[in-house]
Amino acid sequence: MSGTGNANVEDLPRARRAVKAREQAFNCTMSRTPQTGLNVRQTTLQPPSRAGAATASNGRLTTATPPAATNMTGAEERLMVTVRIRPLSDPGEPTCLQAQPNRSRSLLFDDGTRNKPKKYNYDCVFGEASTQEEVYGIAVAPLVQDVLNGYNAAVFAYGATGSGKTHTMLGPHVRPARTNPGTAATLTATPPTANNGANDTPDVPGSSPGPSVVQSSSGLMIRAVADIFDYIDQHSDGGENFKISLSYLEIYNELIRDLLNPGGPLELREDHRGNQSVAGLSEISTASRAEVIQLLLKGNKARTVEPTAANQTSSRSHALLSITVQNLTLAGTKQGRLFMTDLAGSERARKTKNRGKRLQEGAHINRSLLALGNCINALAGGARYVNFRDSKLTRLLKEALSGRCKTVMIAHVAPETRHRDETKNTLVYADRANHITTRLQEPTILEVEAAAAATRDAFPMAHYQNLVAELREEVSRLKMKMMTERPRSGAALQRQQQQLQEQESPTEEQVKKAELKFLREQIVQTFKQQMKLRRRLLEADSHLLGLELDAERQHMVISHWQSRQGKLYDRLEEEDEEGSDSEGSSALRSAWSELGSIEKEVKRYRQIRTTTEHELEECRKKGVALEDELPERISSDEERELLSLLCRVHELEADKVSLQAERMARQAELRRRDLQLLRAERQRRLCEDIISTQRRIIEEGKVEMPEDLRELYALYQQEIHASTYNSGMQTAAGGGFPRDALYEAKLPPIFGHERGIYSASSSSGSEWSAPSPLPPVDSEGNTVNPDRAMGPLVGPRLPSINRLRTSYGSAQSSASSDD
Ligand SMILES: Nc1ncnc2c1ncn2[C@@H]1O[C@H](COP(=O)(O)OP(=O)(O)OP(=O)(O)O)[C@@H](O)[C@H]1O
Repeated sequence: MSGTGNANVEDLPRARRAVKAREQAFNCTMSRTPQTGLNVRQTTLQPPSRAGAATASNGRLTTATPPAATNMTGAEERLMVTVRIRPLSDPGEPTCLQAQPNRSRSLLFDDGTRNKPKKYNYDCVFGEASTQEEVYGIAVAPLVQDVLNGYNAAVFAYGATGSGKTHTMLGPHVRPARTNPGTAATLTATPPTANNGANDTPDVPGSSPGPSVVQSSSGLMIRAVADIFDYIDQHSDGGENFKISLSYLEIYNELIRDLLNPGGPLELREDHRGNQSVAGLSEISTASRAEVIQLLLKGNKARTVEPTAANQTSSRSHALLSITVQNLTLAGTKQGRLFMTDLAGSERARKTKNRGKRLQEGAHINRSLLALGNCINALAGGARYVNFRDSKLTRLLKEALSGRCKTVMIAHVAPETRHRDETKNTLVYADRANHITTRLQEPTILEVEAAAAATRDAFPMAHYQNLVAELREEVSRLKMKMMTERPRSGAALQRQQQQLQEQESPTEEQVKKAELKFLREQIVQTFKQQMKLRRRLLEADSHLLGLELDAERQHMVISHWQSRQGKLYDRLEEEDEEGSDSEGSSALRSAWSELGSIEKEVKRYRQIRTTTEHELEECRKKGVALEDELPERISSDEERELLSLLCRVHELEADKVSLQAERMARQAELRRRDLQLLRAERQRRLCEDIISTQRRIIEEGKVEMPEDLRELYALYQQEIHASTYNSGMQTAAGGGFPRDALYEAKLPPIFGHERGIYSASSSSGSEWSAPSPLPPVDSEGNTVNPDRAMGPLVGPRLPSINRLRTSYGSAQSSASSDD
């Protein structure tokens, strides 16, 4: 599986040295640079890795010539982590963050359990008085310059719900307004209040980057776009030819939606090199600054926003904006990409008081953020394997986090004491992220031809998507017309007049007819009621299934998280419950409490299901009684015909519902199997790690290999042979997997060991090139004495191996007694 971060175990000391050196360099920069207070025109604070990359003045790029990119390539780069503190919503409220000068490098956090507050260090801390311009100038402007130089860069806003992420990324004047469930959000102009932009510098003529699109309160996304266009305006005459395109998507409930061309969910694909791409996502090219801003606004409008108890306009999705800049030169096309991500806020079910759909959204949001936390922890700890696969968010951010990008994280915190837990979580996350080091890749240079082809390919996709959307609109408009504007024919009018006359002096036959009509209407109504209840049942079932799967996934993510902290998978102990200071324990507490909320929701829906079933049974009985009355009331063939048609319609409706139910059950089953596979895969990897480690201990400690363990290794080796052999057969038969899938399907050698004497390929025909220290097989197929391969048998026996043998023995005997 692909996706290992650059900071692997071997690199770690080097990475740490690099971090240290970088920190020293940073301190030098800091000491040379006088603090400028709130004077944003003098924004000189630069993280060392970006010193010289761009000079941010007034929040704008002022570099006339892009700096040489060579000194950046291949260099170790620390993920830049900044923290922004949102202003107090009520100035009188107690706060858990102690005031520090704006744009300092540390903050003091009172977690409520210690005598003195804890100090956290970051690349930059933006205080409550910070402006959008400052944040842009320090955190994003240098990245924009890198993108123009052909690098990829990413900035993501992280933090709890209501901590100010959307404010930073979009700004207050483009906030989506609250929506009713199921309707699209609309953008409203939010007048600046004490809490939304009052701290920003007022607009000064000529000070805003780009004509009229950027205001003092504008968010980072608009500022970045304006800056890119400014640069292009300045450089297009000098023989450079730029092309800009953008895509904008959201991940809502683990489904990807195109925000520039909203429609059904899109598929996330991975190529054989582990690169992620979203199939069918529109990539819109434009040469106009105004058009880009319009597209951005359109995308924000389409974003899923709902009010929660914690935030009136809470973003319920993660939004990812990607701006691609291609610089077409004679040598080829230099391509840089800027990813800007506004993450949905982590939240606590108890605080947000969410239920039903909101609760499920919250669970998805928290799970993906927990998965992101797992990746950050793994990367920061220099893990060899980083699991980006737990959520779509981490798959999409893989590039940003694993080193192919210059990345800036802007962690957002709320200063109020009532948000202490969330603030602590964010600070700990950010602190971990501070340790991630990555290695930059060469700038992307595309061939001129390839770039042209990409442009050609991109066009029809967007074109057809628009066409389909327009056609759909047309069809629904026509349907509405048919229902509301169908003209009455002359014959229908005549019949209506006749009925009116007859009502004045009804005959016996007419009375019967009226009764039958009444009966029929009652049957239809009962049927409709039945269908409504059936649908409710179906929805309850579907919701229950979703919740159960959510719970299962939640268990998985928590177990992964806990295992990284060396804890057994279990609910938190009593002493962990309150006031525990262990790193990440409050994240775990909230994950567990969310799981509790999901379980409560499951109970509630089970109750709804039981009640609905009961109502359905009653309704069904009523329907049967009404239908029993029918035969004696039917007097003509015409009525019989009508009723049989009615029955047919009912049957078809019922079939439809049962088909829907069947499909739903199948989908759920597939999802469940996916989960099981994921879990099995994770267990398999763990087992392999355990085996490799034990093997290494045995070899390095020169411990005598116990007989039964040797047999187990031999079995394992055979398993490798068998899977290699089977995969080979499949390929030979022509119906097998593609080459890379085949490679993935094979079991790895027990231990990829440099000084190994035997190579798996020589002993087994396996294509593993890493030498294996396994008991080798000689040319006749007999096992060679493995002690020779492992060196002389000396040294103490490791107790852990003996324990392993004992536990294996007891497991075997209990397994055989089970048999
Ligand atoms: N730096 C700031 N200056 C002024 N007001 C701010 C600032 N940051 C946030 N706010 C205000 O705080 C409120 C919450 O901010 P916002 O909606 O951006 O939070 P969020 O983190 O995006 O929340 P969610 O995750 O729920 O979407 C808004 O009213 C916003 O205007």
